[in-house]
Amino acid sequence: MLEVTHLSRCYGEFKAVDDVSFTIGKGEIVGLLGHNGAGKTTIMKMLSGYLEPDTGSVNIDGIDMADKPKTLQRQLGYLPENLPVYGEMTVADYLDYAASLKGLDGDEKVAEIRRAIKATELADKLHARIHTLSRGYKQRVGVAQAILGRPRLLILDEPTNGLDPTQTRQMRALIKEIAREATVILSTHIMQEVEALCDRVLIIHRGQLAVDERLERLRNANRIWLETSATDAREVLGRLGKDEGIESIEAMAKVGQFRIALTEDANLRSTSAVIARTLIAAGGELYRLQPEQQDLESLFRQVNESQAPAQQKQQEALENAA
Ligand SMILES: Nc1ncnc2c1ncn2[C@@H]1O[C@H](COP(=O)(O)OP(=O)(O)OP(=O)(O)O)[C@@H](O)[C@H]1O
Repeated sequence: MLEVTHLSRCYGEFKAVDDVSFTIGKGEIVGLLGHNGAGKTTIMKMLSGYLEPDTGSVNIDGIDMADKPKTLQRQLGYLPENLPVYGEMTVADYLDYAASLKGLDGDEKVAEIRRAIKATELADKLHARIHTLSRGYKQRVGVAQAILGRPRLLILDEPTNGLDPTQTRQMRALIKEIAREATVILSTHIMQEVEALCDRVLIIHRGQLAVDERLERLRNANRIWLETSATDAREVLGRLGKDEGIESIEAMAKVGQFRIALTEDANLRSTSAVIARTLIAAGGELYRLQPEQQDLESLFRQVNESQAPAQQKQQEALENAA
């Protein structure tokens, strides 16, 4: 459905997006997570065709954004970070205008506007001017224009930004509803948002794609932490492999500590049992054998603690020069 290949974009000397590639299948809800300034908005602007990449390509259902931007823009819905700026327009006029921009007309246009109003529960506000609306309602107007024309791909930049908890809940329910028919990519820095909504997370760190992981896989324990007297445990356990559910064994800095990565289809109990049996048979003592679950928050912390010195230095130099 969406194929992003080696996407890069600079602002002046600063590389805001650096060689990002990923694909998103039909019907997925994917969260783009990253700290402030990580490059999420820049990526979304390129996905929606509003910003040209310096290098790389965005391809939707086999069509390249660089070749047919207008055709693709009509098939996608985009909620930009900054909401519609036509504050003097009424909600009804604005949606009519947005529908025309998407190439809708006649009965189809009327039906689509009605559908978007219903989905976003905007009927009470149709004749209100947009600048008089609360943040939550403005956000709904933004989503309403994004879903006009039943886009197959919906790009939402921080859809719950500034919403109160009730509005946030409603917005998340709306996104789930929309995702029944469309592929959704949304950016946020709220981890609970990704956990509540998404099938998959992409973590962007200083312009680069640092993690591409399914949430389901994160929820499953996929590693075992081992502490043993057998300092040669890697060799002892080296006989075991994928058949026993072991992907790799990493020795930690402290002697006798190991981290064992499991295969995707490993059975935690039987793999743990075989590790314990093998070590004890080799004369080792077992001090700790513990499943390790990686939650999104710790993964995010790990990514942000890791260094990307070249880009950090580049940003610092640019900030100092400014
Ligand atoms: N028009 C611009 N000119 C110069 N630099 C820019 C411009 N837009 C963004 N940047 C810089 O590019 C980097 C990435 O910005 P971007 O808005 O894509 O990040 P983000 O992940 O969406 O951040 P946030 O979570 O704060 O919205 C930042 O360092 C930002 O300062």
